[in-house]
Amino acid sequence: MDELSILNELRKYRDMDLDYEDGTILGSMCTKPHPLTRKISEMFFETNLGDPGLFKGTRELEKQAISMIGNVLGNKDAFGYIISGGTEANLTAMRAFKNVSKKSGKSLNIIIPETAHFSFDKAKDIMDLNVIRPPLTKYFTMDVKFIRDYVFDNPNKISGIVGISGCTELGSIDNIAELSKIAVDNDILLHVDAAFGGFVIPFLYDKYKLKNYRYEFDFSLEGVSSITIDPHKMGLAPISAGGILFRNNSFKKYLDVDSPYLTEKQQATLIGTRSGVGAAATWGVMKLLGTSGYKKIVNDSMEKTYYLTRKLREYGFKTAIDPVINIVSIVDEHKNETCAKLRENGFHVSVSRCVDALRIVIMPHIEFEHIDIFLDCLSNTKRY
Ligand SMILES: CC1=C(O)/C(=C\N=C/Cc2ccc(O)cc2)C(COP(=O)(O)O)=CN1
Repeated sequence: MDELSILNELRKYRDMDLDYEDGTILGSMCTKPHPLTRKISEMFFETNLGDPGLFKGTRELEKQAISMIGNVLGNKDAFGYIISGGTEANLTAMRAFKNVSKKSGKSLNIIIPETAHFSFDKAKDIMDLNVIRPPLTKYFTMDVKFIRDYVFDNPNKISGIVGISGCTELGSIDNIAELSKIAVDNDILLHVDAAFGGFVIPFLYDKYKLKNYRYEFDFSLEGVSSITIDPHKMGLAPISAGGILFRNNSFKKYLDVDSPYLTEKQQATLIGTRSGVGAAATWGVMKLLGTSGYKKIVNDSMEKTYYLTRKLREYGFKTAIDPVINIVSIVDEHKNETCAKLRENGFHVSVSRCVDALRIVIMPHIEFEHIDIFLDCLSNTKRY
Protein backbone atom coordinates (compact mmCIF):
# COMPACT_ATOMS: atom_id res chain seq x y z
CA MET A 1 0.00 0.00 0.00
CA ASP A 2 1.29 3.52 -0.67
CA GLU A 3 1.00 6.28 1.95
CA LEU A 4 -2.17 7.81 0.50
CA SER A 5 -4.05 4.51 0.47
CA ILE A 6 -2.84 3.79 4.03
CA LEU A 7 -4.18 7.15 5.17
CA ASN A 8 -7.46 6.60 3.32
CA GLU A 9 -7.81 3.18 4.96
CA LEU A 10 -7.06 4.63 8.38
CA ARG A 11 -9.65 7.37 7.82
CA LYS A 12 -12.32 4.68 7.47
CA TYR A 13 -11.50 3.43 10.98
CA ARG A 14 -11.19 6.91 12.49
CA ASP A 15 -14.64 7.76 11.10
CA MET A 16 -16.06 4.90 13.20
CA ASP A 17 -15.01 6.79 16.36
CA LEU A 18 -17.36 9.13 18.21
CA ASP A 19 -16.68 12.87 18.13
CA TYR A 20 -16.71 14.95 21.31
CA GLU A 21 -18.28 17.86 19.38
CA ASP A 22 -21.46 15.82 18.74
CA GLY A 23 -22.30 16.30 22.43
CA THR A 24 -23.27 12.66 22.84
CA ILE A 25 -20.25 11.64 24.96
CA LEU A 26 -21.61 12.24 28.46
CA GLY A 27 -19.62 9.75 30.53
CA SER A 28 -16.06 10.70 29.69
CA MET A 29 -13.57 12.54 31.90
CA CYS A 30 -11.54 13.42 28.82
CA THR A 31 -12.50 16.00 26.24
CA LYS A 32 -11.31 17.59 22.99
CA PRO A 33 -7.78 18.82 23.78
CA HIS A 34 -7.07 22.53 23.31
CA PRO A 35 -6.29 23.19 19.58
CA LEU A 36 -2.84 24.56 20.47
CA THR A 37 -1.81 21.11 21.66
CA ARG A 38 -2.14 19.70 18.14
CA LYS A 39 0.77 21.87 16.99
CA ILE A 40 2.70 21.02 20.18
CA SER A 41 2.14 17.30 19.57
CA GLU A 42 3.61 17.64 16.09
CA MET A 43 6.61 19.54 17.46
CA PHE A 44 7.39 16.99 20.19
CA PHE A 45 6.13 13.80 18.63
CA GLU A 46 9.58 12.16 18.43
CA THR A 47 10.77 13.09 21.93
CA ASN A 48 11.43 10.46 24.61
CA LEU A 49 11.48 11.46 28.27
CA GLY A 50 12.53 7.89 29.03
CA ASP A 51 16.03 8.95 27.98
CA PRO A 52 15.97 12.59 29.07
CA GLY A 53 19.66 13.27 28.46
CA LEU A 54 18.85 13.19 24.75
CA PHE A 55 15.89 15.57 25.13
CA LYS A 56 17.11 18.14 27.65
CA GLY A 57 14.67 20.79 26.42
CA THR A 58 11.67 18.51 26.80
CA ARG A 59 12.87 17.40 30.24
CA GLU A 60 13.12 21.08 31.24
CA LEU A 61 9.54 21.61 30.05
CA GLU A 62 8.40 18.67 32.20
CA LYS A 63 10.10 20.20 35.25
CA GLN A 64 8.47 23.56 34.52
CA ALA A 65 5.07 21.94 33.97
CA ILE A 66 5.38 20.21 37.36
CA SER A 67 6.36 23.53 38.91
CA MET A 68 3.34 25.24 37.30
CA ILE A 69 1.01 22.54 38.61
CA GLY A 70 2.80 22.71 41.96
CA ASN A 71 1.98 26.42 42.12
CA VAL A 72 -1.70 25.61 41.53
CA LEU A 73 -1.43 23.11 44.40
CA GLY A 74 0.28 25.44 46.87
CA ASN A 75 3.78 24.02 46.55
CA LYS A 76 6.50 25.62 44.43
CA ASP A 77 8.99 22.86 45.46
CA ALA A 78 6.85 20.01 44.18
CA PHE A 79 8.65 17.08 42.60
CA GLY A 80 7.02 14.81 40.06
CA TYR A 81 6.37 13.74 36.49
CA ILE A 82 3.92 14.15 33.64
CA ILE A 83 3.16 10.49 32.94
CA SER A 84 0.64 8.26 31.17
CA GLY A 85 -2.35 9.05 33.34
CA GLY A 86 -4.01 8.89 36.71
CA THR A 87 -3.58 5.14 36.92
CA GLU A 88 0.21 5.36 36.61
CA ALA A 89 0.19 8.29 39.01
CA ASN A 90 -1.73 6.35 41.67
CA LEU A 91 0.44 3.26 41.16
CA THR A 92 3.51 5.48 41.60
CA ALA A 93 2.16 6.94 44.83
CA MET A 94 1.40 3.46 46.18
CA ARG A 95 4.88 2.32 45.13
CA ALA A 96 6.36 5.18 47.15
CA PHE A 97 4.08 4.29 50.10
CA LYS A 98 5.28 0.69 49.92
CA ASN A 99 8.98 1.62 49.87
CA VAL A 100 8.65 4.22 52.64
CA SER A 101 6.77 1.68 54.78
CA LYS A 102 9.41 -0.96 54.11
CA LYS A 103 12.10 1.46 55.33
CA SER A 104 10.11 2.41 58.46
CA GLY A 105 9.25 -1.21 59.16
CA LYS A 106 5.49 -0.52 59.00
CA SER A 107 3.13 -3.10 57.53
CA LEU A 108 1.49 -2.09 54.26
CA ASN A 109 -1.97 -1.29 55.66
CA ILE A 110 -3.55 1.50 53.64
CA ILE A 111 -6.87 3.21 54.17
CA ILE A 112 -8.57 3.60 50.76
CA PRO A 113 -12.24 4.55 50.28
CA GLU A 114 -14.76 2.46 48.35
CA THR A 115 -15.22 5.54 46.17
CA ALA A 116 -11.62 5.18 44.93
CA HIS A 117 -10.91 4.64 41.25
CA PHE A 118 -10.21 1.04 40.22
CA SER A 119 -6.55 1.94 39.61
CA PHE A 120 -6.14 1.27 43.34
CA ASP A 121 -7.41 -2.29 42.77
CA LYS A 122 -4.52 -2.68 40.33
CA ALA A 123 -2.13 -1.22 42.91
CA LYS A 124 -3.42 -3.67 45.55
CA ASP A 125 -2.95 -6.54 43.11
CA ILE A 126 0.59 -5.55 42.09
CA MET A 127 1.88 -4.50 45.52
CA ASP A 128 -0.13 -6.76 47.86
CA LEU A 129 -1.55 -3.78 49.70
CA ASN A 130 -3.73 -4.54 52.71
CA VAL A 131 -6.65 -2.20 52.09
CA ILE A 132 -8.91 -0.92 54.87
CA ARG A 133 -12.25 0.51 53.69
CA PRO A 134 -13.77 3.00 56.13
CA PRO A 135 -17.54 3.57 56.22
CA LEU A 136 -18.85 6.36 53.99
CA THR A 137 -20.99 9.31 55.05
CA LYS A 138 -24.23 10.13 53.22
CA TYR A 139 -22.14 12.55 51.14
CA PHE A 140 -20.01 9.65 49.86
CA THR A 141 -16.94 10.77 51.79
CA MET A 142 -14.92 8.71 54.24
CA ASP A 143 -15.99 8.81 57.89
CA VAL A 144 -13.01 10.67 59.35
CA LYS A 145 -14.03 9.95 62.96
CA PHE A 146 -13.83 6.22 62.15
CA ILE A 147 -10.38 6.76 60.62
CA ARG A 148 -9.08 8.78 63.59
CA ASP A 149 -10.32 6.09 66.03
CA TYR A 150 -9.03 3.23 63.84
CA VAL A 151 -5.55 4.78 63.61
CA PHE A 152 -5.57 5.42 67.38
CA ASP A 153 -6.60 1.80 68.10
CA ASN A 154 -3.90 0.45 65.75
CA PRO A 155 -0.81 2.51 66.56
CA ASN A 156 2.02 2.27 64.00
CA LYS A 157 -0.03 -0.16 61.94
CA ILE A 158 -1.30 2.20 59.22
CA SER A 159 1.29 3.31 56.67
CA GLY A 160 -0.91 5.40 54.41
CA ILE A 161 -4.25 6.98 53.66
CA VAL A 162 -5.71 7.75 50.24
CA GLY A 163 -8.23 10.58 49.96
CA ILE A 164 -10.18 11.38 46.81
CA SER A 165 -10.75 14.95 45.66
CA GLY A 166 -13.48 14.55 43.07
CA CYS A 167 -14.30 10.84 43.01
CA THR A 168 -14.84 9.21 39.64
CA GLU A 169 -18.44 8.18 40.07
CA LEU A 170 -20.07 11.04 41.96
CA GLY A 171 -17.45 13.80 42.26
CA SER A 172 -17.53 13.77 46.05
CA ILE A 173 -14.54 15.28 47.88
CA ASP A 174 -13.09 13.60 50.97
CA ASN A 175 -12.29 15.72 54.04
CA ILE A 176 -8.60 16.05 53.20
CA ALA A 177 -8.09 18.77 55.82
CA GLU A 178 -9.09 16.32 58.59
CA LEU A 179 -7.15 13.44 56.99
CA SER A 180 -4.11 15.72 56.89
CA LYS A 181 -4.32 16.29 60.66
CA ILE A 182 -4.59 12.54 61.24
CA ALA A 183 -1.60 11.95 58.94
CA VAL A 184 0.55 14.52 60.77
CA ASP A 185 -0.50 13.35 64.26
CA ASN A 186 0.35 9.73 63.43
CA ASP A 187 3.27 10.08 60.98
CA ILE A 188 1.22 8.56 58.14
CA LEU A 189 1.56 9.29 54.41
CA LEU A 190 -1.47 10.88 52.74
CA HIS A 191 -2.03 10.59 48.98
CA VAL A 192 -4.74 12.68 47.35
CA ASP A 193 -6.24 11.39 44.14
CA ALA A 194 -7.28 14.60 42.38
CA ALA A 195 -6.91 13.07 38.91
CA PHE A 196 -10.13 14.77 37.87
CA GLY A 197 -10.70 17.33 40.64
CA GLY A 198 -7.19 18.78 40.48
CA PHE A 199 -7.99 20.94 37.46
CA VAL A 200 -11.48 21.74 38.77
CA ILE A 201 -11.46 22.54 42.49
CA PRO A 202 -8.70 25.22 42.52
CA PHE A 203 -10.69 27.18 39.91
CA LEU A 204 -14.20 26.68 41.32
CA TYR A 205 -16.19 29.82 42.19
CA ASP A 206 -17.39 29.89 45.82
CA LYS A 207 -21.02 29.98 44.67
CA TYR A 208 -20.66 26.36 43.52
CA LYS A 209 -19.12 25.16 46.81
CA LEU A 210 -21.49 23.12 49.01
CA LYS A 211 -21.46 23.50 52.79
CA ASN A 212 -21.30 19.72 53.35
CA TYR A 213 -17.80 19.42 51.92
CA ARG A 214 -14.31 20.69 52.77
CA TYR A 215 -12.65 21.72 49.47
CA GLU A 216 -9.04 22.14 50.63
CA PHE A 217 -6.96 19.24 49.29
CA ASP A 218 -3.51 20.43 48.23
CA PHE A 219 0.01 20.74 49.63
CA SER A 220 -1.00 23.75 51.74
CA LEU A 221 -2.25 21.00 54.09
CA GLU A 222 0.85 19.82 55.97
CA GLY A 223 -0.08 16.15 55.92
CA VAL A 224 -0.46 15.79 52.15
CA SER A 225 2.56 13.92 50.77
CA SER A 226 1.48 13.30 47.16
CA ILE A 227 -1.22 14.28 44.67
CA THR A 228 -2.45 12.78 41.40
CA ILE A 229 -3.68 15.47 38.99
CA ASP A 230 -4.30 14.77 35.30
CA PRO A 231 -3.80 17.45 32.63
CA HIS A 232 -5.54 15.15 30.11
CA LYS A 233 -8.86 15.49 31.89
CA MET A 234 -10.05 19.03 32.73
CA GLY A 235 -6.57 20.38 31.97
CA LEU A 236 -7.35 20.14 28.23
CA ALA A 237 -4.06 18.45 27.38
CA PRO A 238 -4.09 15.53 24.93
CA ILE A 239 -3.86 11.90 26.09
CA SER A 240 -1.46 10.81 27.58
CA ALA A 241 -0.86 13.44 30.26
CA GLY A 242 -1.26 12.33 33.84
CA GLY A 243 0.47 13.99 36.75
CA ILE A 244 2.07 12.72 39.94
CA LEU A 245 3.43 15.32 42.37
CA PHE A 246 5.20 14.76 45.67
CA ARG A 247 5.75 17.37 48.37
CA ASN A 248 9.49 17.41 47.57
CA ASN A 249 12.17 15.37 45.85
CA SER A 250 13.02 13.39 48.98
CA PHE A 251 10.51 10.84 47.61
CA LYS A 252 12.62 10.22 44.51
CA LYS A 253 14.88 7.72 46.28
CA TYR A 254 11.80 5.56 46.95
CA LEU A 255 11.08 5.40 43.21
CA ASP A 256 14.50 5.28 41.53
CA VAL A 257 15.95 2.15 40.00
CA ASP A 258 19.33 2.01 38.30
CA SER A 259 19.11 2.59 34.55
CA PRO A 260 22.70 1.95 33.47
CA TYR A 261 22.33 2.25 29.71
CA LEU A 262 20.32 5.50 29.74
CA THR A 263 21.61 9.07 29.75
CA GLU A 264 20.35 9.37 33.34
CA LYS A 265 21.67 6.69 35.68
CA GLN A 266 18.41 6.27 37.58
CA GLN A 267 14.78 6.15 36.47
CA ALA A 268 11.84 6.75 38.77
CA THR A 269 8.81 6.40 36.47
CA LEU A 270 7.00 3.09 35.99
CA ILE A 271 6.90 3.56 32.23
CA GLY A 272 10.32 3.64 30.59
CA THR A 273 10.12 5.00 27.08
CA ARG A 274 7.58 7.78 27.20
CA SER A 275 6.68 10.58 24.80
CA GLY A 276 7.38 14.18 25.80
CA VAL A 277 4.17 15.37 24.09
CA GLY A 278 2.16 15.24 27.33
CA ALA A 279 4.67 17.37 29.21
CA ALA A 280 5.09 19.92 26.42
CA ALA A 281 1.35 20.14 25.80
CA THR A 282 0.67 20.59 29.52
CA TRP A 283 3.26 23.38 29.64
CA GLY A 284 1.74 25.06 26.58
CA VAL A 285 -1.94 24.85 27.52
CA MET A 286 -1.27 26.00 31.10
CA LYS A 287 0.78 28.96 29.83
CA LEU A 288 -1.99 29.84 27.37
CA LEU A 289 -5.03 29.45 29.64
CA GLY A 290 -3.58 30.52 32.99
CA THR A 291 -5.81 30.79 36.07
CA SER A 292 -8.45 32.92 34.35
CA GLY A 293 -8.70 30.48 31.45
CA TYR A 294 -9.22 27.48 33.69
CA LYS A 295 -11.69 29.42 35.85
CA LYS A 296 -13.81 30.15 32.76
CA ILE A 297 -13.71 26.50 31.62
CA VAL A 298 -14.57 25.11 35.07
CA ASN A 299 -17.34 27.53 35.92
CA ASP A 300 -18.92 27.31 32.46
CA SER A 301 -19.06 23.54 33.05
CA MET A 302 -20.58 24.11 36.49
CA GLU A 303 -23.22 26.43 35.00
CA LYS A 304 -24.20 23.63 32.59
CA THR A 305 -24.09 21.11 35.47
CA TYR A 306 -26.54 23.22 37.46
CA TYR A 307 -28.70 23.69 34.36
CA LEU A 308 -28.88 19.92 33.83
CA THR A 309 -29.66 19.33 37.52
CA ARG A 310 -32.44 21.98 37.47
CA LYS A 311 -34.01 20.56 34.29
CA LEU A 312 -33.77 16.97 35.60
CA ARG A 313 -35.81 17.95 38.64
CA GLU A 314 -38.40 19.64 36.36
CA TYR A 315 -38.67 16.29 34.52
CA GLY A 316 -39.17 14.55 37.88
CA PHE A 317 -35.72 12.93 38.14
CA LYS A 318 -33.59 12.93 41.31
CA THR A 319 -29.81 13.14 41.76
CA ALA A 320 -27.98 10.85 44.21
CA ILE A 321 -26.13 13.86 45.64
CA ASP A 322 -26.10 17.57 44.85
CA PRO A 323 -23.35 18.12 42.26
CA VAL A 324 -20.05 18.82 44.00
CA ILE A 325 -18.14 19.33 40.76
CA ASN A 326 -19.19 18.86 37.09
CA ILE A 327 -20.57 15.35 37.62
CA VAL A 328 -24.32 14.57 37.86
CA SER A 329 -25.67 11.26 39.21
CA ILE A 330 -29.25 10.57 38.08
CA VAL A 331 -31.00 8.09 40.42
CA ASP A 332 -32.20 5.10 38.37
CA GLU A 333 -32.85 1.64 39.78
CA HIS A 334 -32.74 0.31 36.20
CA LYS A 335 -29.49 2.11 35.45
CA ASN A 336 -28.02 -0.56 33.16
CA GLU A 337 -31.14 -0.89 31.02
CA THR A 338 -31.51 2.88 30.77
CA CYS A 339 -27.83 3.24 29.89
CA ALA A 340 -28.23 0.66 27.11
CA LYS A 341 -31.35 2.37 25.71
CA LEU A 342 -29.65 5.76 25.77
CA ARG A 343 -26.69 4.24 23.94
CA GLU A 344 -29.08 2.82 21.30
CA ASN A 345 -30.29 6.40 20.87
CA GLY A 346 -26.74 7.69 20.53
CA PHE A 347 -26.06 8.99 24.05
CA HIS A 348 -23.05 7.60 25.90
CA VAL A 349 -23.57 7.93 29.63
CA SER A 350 -22.07 5.65 32.28
CA VAL A 351 -23.39 4.12 35.48
CA SER A 352 -22.28 4.40 39.08
CA ARG A 353 -21.13 1.37 41.09
CA CYS A 354 -21.74 2.75 44.57
CA VAL A 355 -25.31 3.94 43.92
CA ASP A 356 -28.05 3.01 41.45
CA ALA A 357 -27.56 5.99 39.20
CA LEU A 358 -26.62 7.10 35.72
CA ARG A 359 -23.38 9.09 35.68
CA ILE A 360 -23.05 12.24 33.57
CA VAL A 361 -19.81 14.23 33.33
CA ILE A 362 -20.29 17.75 32.00
CA MET A 363 -17.01 18.21 30.15
CA PRO A 364 -16.24 21.39 28.12
CA HIS A 365 -17.45 19.70 24.92
CA ILE A 366 -21.03 19.58 26.28
CA GLU A 367 -23.19 22.57 25.31
CA PHE A 368 -26.60 23.61 26.64
CA GLU A 369 -28.34 22.40 23.48
CA HIS A 370 -26.74 18.99 23.93
CA ILE A 371 -28.23 18.85 27.43
CA ASP A 372 -31.71 19.71 26.11
CA ILE A 373 -31.55 16.98 23.45
CA PHE A 374 -30.26 14.48 26.03
CA LEU A 375 -33.06 15.31 28.47
CA ASP A 376 -35.71 14.73 25.80
CA CYS A 377 -34.10 11.39 24.98
CA LEU A 378 -33.87 10.39 28.65
CA SER A 379 -37.48 11.40 29.30
CA ASN A 380 -38.69 9.35 26.29
CA THR A 381 -36.53 6.41 27.38
CA LYS A 382 -38.05 6.39 30.85
CA ARG A 383 -41.62 6.94 29.64
CA TYR A 384 -42.05 3.40 28.26
C1 LIG B 1 -10.32 9.91 40.49
C2 LIG B 1 -9.63 9.17 39.36
C3 LIG B 1 -10.24 9.02 38.11
O1 LIG B 1 -11.48 9.53 37.90
C4 LIG B 1 -9.52 8.33 37.08
C5 LIG B 1 -10.04 8.13 35.78
N1 LIG B 1 -11.31 8.56 35.47
C6 LIG B 1 -11.86 8.47 34.32
C7 LIG B 1 -11.13 8.03 33.09
C8 LIG B 1 -11.95 8.09 31.85
C9 LIG B 1 -11.54 8.92 30.84
C10 LIG B 1 -12.26 8.96 29.63
C11 LIG B 1 -13.39 8.13 29.48
O2 LIG B 1 -14.08 8.16 28.30
C12 LIG B 1 -13.79 7.30 30.51
C13 LIG B 1 -13.06 7.28 31.70
C14 LIG B 1 -8.23 7.81 37.38
C15 LIG B 1 -7.42 7.05 36.34
O3 LIG B 1 -7.00 7.95 35.35
P1 LIG B 1 -6.53 7.41 33.92
O4 LIG B 1 -5.52 6.33 34.16
O5 LIG B 1 -5.92 8.64 33.25
O6 LIG B 1 -7.76 6.90 33.22
C16 LIG B 1 -7.69 7.99 38.63
N2 LIG B 1 -8.39 8.65 39.59
